[in-house]
Amino acid sequence: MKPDAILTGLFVPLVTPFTDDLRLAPDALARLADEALSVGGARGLVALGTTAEAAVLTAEEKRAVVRVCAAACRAHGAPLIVGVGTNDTAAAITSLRELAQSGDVAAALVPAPPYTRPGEAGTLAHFTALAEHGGLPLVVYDIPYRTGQTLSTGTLDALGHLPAVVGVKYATGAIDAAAMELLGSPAPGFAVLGGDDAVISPLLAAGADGGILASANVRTADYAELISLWRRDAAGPARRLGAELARLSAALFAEPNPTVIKGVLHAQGRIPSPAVRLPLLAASADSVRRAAALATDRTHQARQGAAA
Ligand SMILES: O=C(O)C1=N[C@H](C(=O)O)C[C@H](O)C1
Repeated sequence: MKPDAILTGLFVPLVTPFTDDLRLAPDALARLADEALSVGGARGLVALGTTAEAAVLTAEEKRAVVRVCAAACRAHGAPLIVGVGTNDTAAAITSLRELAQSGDVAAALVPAPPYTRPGEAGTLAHFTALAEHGGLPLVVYDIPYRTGQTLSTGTLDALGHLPAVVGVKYATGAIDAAAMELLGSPAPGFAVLGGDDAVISPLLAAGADGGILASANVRTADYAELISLWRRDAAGPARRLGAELARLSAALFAEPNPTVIKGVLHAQGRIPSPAVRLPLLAASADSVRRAAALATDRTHQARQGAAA
């Protein structure tokens, strides 16, 4: 039996705010987490995703980030997903067990083992071990342009039939025959969440259950509305909002994620600094300006229009 279906709607993979001298800024993170769930109407949060610069956080910082996000999720009765990305199966199991012990984590977001490229059988064996020994529901993160490992529809289907695997974050960069096959007959209790921001609207149109979208750090309410529109079959307004948000996503991803997003959040006064840790470099002022010009939520646009 799969755990209850929690994976519909918008999940925001929060950035990790830093100070100008690159220290963690937990108060700013707490504000972002609260806003995403209250004003933004997100279904849940993702801590320690790619967008969180998880690769450059210390173990202690990771625990702090999870604590802050878990507190917000508890306060709003929202599910928390936590990223666990490693190509070391045993280390992943240890991390999953630690997270499971806290009782605060609804699921872990786990990529196909990055860099090692173990092949599809190795990837399946990796997830089977995590499912059997990790003690947490798993969301498979299918993102071959980052991991170097492609997954066929057959492998995704096999993963979807593992009892602990509750969904996939689908970020293959394409909505093609494989995507349509996946969406056409997902395994029971297996949610498909979009993870390519620029094409989230067509993926939702084709039946995805929701999305884990870095762009939703900005204009959270509009991304939540986009998902809701498609789920209500309101194709006309969904198409228009989807096209508008695709322009925003293109601008936010003009430089490596999350550099532009942090620049925009800083320009909006929502985080204390646009700072990112090496090997990322802060986004150019030009990219931030272009994205910031598209970053105002529709409700704010309407209010500004009425006041003018
Ligand atoms: O952190 C995430 O989760 C996401 N990361 C992706 C990336 O940086 O490749 C983008 C996606 O929107 C969510």
